[in-house]
Amino acid sequence: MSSLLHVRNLNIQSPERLTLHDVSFTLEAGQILAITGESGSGKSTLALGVAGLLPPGFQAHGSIRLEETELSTLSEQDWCRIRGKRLGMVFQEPMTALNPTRRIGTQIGDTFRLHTTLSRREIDTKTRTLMEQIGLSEAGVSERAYPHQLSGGQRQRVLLAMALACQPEILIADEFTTALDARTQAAMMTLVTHRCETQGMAVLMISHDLGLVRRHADHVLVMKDGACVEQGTTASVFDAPHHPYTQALLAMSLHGAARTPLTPLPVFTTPS
Ligand SMILES: Nc1ncnc2c1ncn2[C@@H]1O[C@H](COP(=O)(O)OP(=O)(O)OP(=O)(O)O)[C@@H](O)[C@H]1O
Repeated sequence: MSSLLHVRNLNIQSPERLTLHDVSFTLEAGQILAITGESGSGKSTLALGVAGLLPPGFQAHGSIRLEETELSTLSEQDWCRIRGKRLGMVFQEPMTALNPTRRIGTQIGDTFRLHTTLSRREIDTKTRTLMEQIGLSEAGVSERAYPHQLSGGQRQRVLLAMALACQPEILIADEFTTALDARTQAAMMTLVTHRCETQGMAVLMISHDLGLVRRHADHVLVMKDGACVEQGTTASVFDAPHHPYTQALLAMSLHGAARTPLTPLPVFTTPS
């Protein structure tokens, strides 16, 4: 396997405080790396930092390298060539991410128009294929539909289609299946894992759903208070967690599965 993404000593400063502390990890081709941790631990900030989409007033320091390209110093113009083409992204908010005034087929096609020199006919064919792959054709959804005519899960599938359109080397997926029913979630994960296996796409999967993480991730990085407390293969982190915070997180998840009341996570200090 070849290394695709190297994140080294990434620190992110929000207007108020240091939100991400010294996070480092590597993502290999074909690998699914899950970033997990409780709400507010900095998972989305990490995803936005890697995608160069931090909110105004946030500043990132450290190195984010996509193969030989250092992303942290890219101009916005260069970023636009990478996002959508080499780096696909799908986030949690399907309604705000789609343009409500444009048909979904047009919006999927826009990704090809922006990043490829395909003809109109080729774009139409590829859009139809993607609609089939994400299960929207089967569900009777037309390419001519507008976002408001789709369910939340269907809109999320459109976003996944747009993220996968140009066969990105890396998919950043932030809680993208969280609001979906189990069947739709499984269908979307099947599509993603198929791309990993057949095309070597790597995935940075942000999720607090430990069941999903265990089923699909190869590696796991556990975050607490903006820092990584533990990372390793999924088997090692789940079967023999080292950090007390990971142990507590996993124990809580098991309690959740047993439908017993949750107790608050104990406070752990982050190792310096
Ligand atoms: N736009 C913002 N302005 C200021 N602070 C922010 C902003 N977005 C996030 N934060 C802060 O950064 C910290 C990390 O938030 P982040 O959204 O990355 O956590 P998370 O682990 O993704 O949480 P969740 O699972 O709830 O989405 C939190 O303390 C949050 O309040």
